[in-house]
Amino acid sequence: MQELQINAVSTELNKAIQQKIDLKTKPLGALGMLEKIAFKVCQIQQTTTPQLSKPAILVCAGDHGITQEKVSPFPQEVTFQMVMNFLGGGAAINVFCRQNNIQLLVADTGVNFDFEANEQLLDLKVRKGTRNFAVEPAMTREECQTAMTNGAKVIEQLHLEGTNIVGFGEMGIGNTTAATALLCKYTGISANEASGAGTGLDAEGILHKASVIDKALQLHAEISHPLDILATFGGYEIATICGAILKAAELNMVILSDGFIATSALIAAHAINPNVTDYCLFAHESNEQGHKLMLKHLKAEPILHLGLRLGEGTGSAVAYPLVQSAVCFMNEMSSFEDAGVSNKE
Ligand SMILES: O=C(O)c1ccc[n+]([C@@H]2O[C@H](COP(=O)([O-])O)[C@@H](O)[C@H]2O)c1
Ligand SMILES: Cc1cc2nc[nH]c2cc1C
Repeated sequence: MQELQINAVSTELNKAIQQKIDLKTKPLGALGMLEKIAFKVCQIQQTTTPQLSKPAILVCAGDHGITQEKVSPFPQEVTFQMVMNFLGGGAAINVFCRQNNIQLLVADTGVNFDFEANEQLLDLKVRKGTRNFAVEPAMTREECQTAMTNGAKVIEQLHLEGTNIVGFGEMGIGNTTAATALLCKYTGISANEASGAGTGLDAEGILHKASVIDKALQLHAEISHPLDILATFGGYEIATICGAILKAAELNMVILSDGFIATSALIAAHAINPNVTDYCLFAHESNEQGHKLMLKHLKAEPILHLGLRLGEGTGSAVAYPLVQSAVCFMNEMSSFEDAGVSNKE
């Protein structure tokens, strides 16, 4: 992937943005989190009159060699079966995108299945699944960079078409194990602390998953470059999302960060360029054990606490109307002066 120019967002308008929020007809801070969202969107767009245009969610699917270690209760074929479900319009993400008029893009980034050509499916396949990172690196550095570039290209196209807010979803049996290993390696948190149920492991299953991750961390202990960490423990869908996030930040788009796996891609992006989180809203806090730790690492405040643990970008899709509400109040709500309402003395 080419060198990126991701600037920290300018603080030049901060005062004007906050003043506009504070002069709306409400007690100071009374719109709570909506005020923080409005502030962030204004800051990203460098305006006091923010606009949301052509929202899109990119769902990336990929398979994982680590499933050979029995770290997921579901079989690998669920990945391609769920891609077919996305294409058929019947998955949760389809429903929420339709509900909220969000464009949904579905990409095969590395599914272990030969799909028939379908114009609804972006073919970004790098390989039919990663290698088993308990034995060897999941991806080569080149494969990882190819996936990142693929993600960046999708974002460039969306930006050309006028999208200025984007969310990311994923589908990949086994990918909570990859995301957990990334969390551990990038932050130093232990596998025991970071490992959770994924799609529904019991307590014994979680202990086994943690021990697989722990051994893999020891096997690859010498890896330290952020890109090598992503290649070693990540997945094609995670690398594609990581490249897409970096490009979206470069293009000053609002990024809706999602659940556990999508946030692992953000943690990788943040390790590559820490300015990237300046462009992020955090849609929700997932029920997956380690997500809280990820959000803490990124100093992030999630919009929703719904107990979701599905992935697919569902948190971003359901949080989007709240971002709309934030932008609407900023543009449409009267100030004390406009409405002739007395402000506090
Ligand atoms: O987004 C989340 O927070 C989340 C938490 C747990 C599981 N998932 C989804 O579950 C799948 C991976 O779970 P697993 O148990 O196979 O590692 C994958 O398709 C994810 O989209 C997603
Ligand atoms: C059925 C199913 C749907 C999913 N969507 C995202 N991850 C998933 C995992 C499973 C198992």
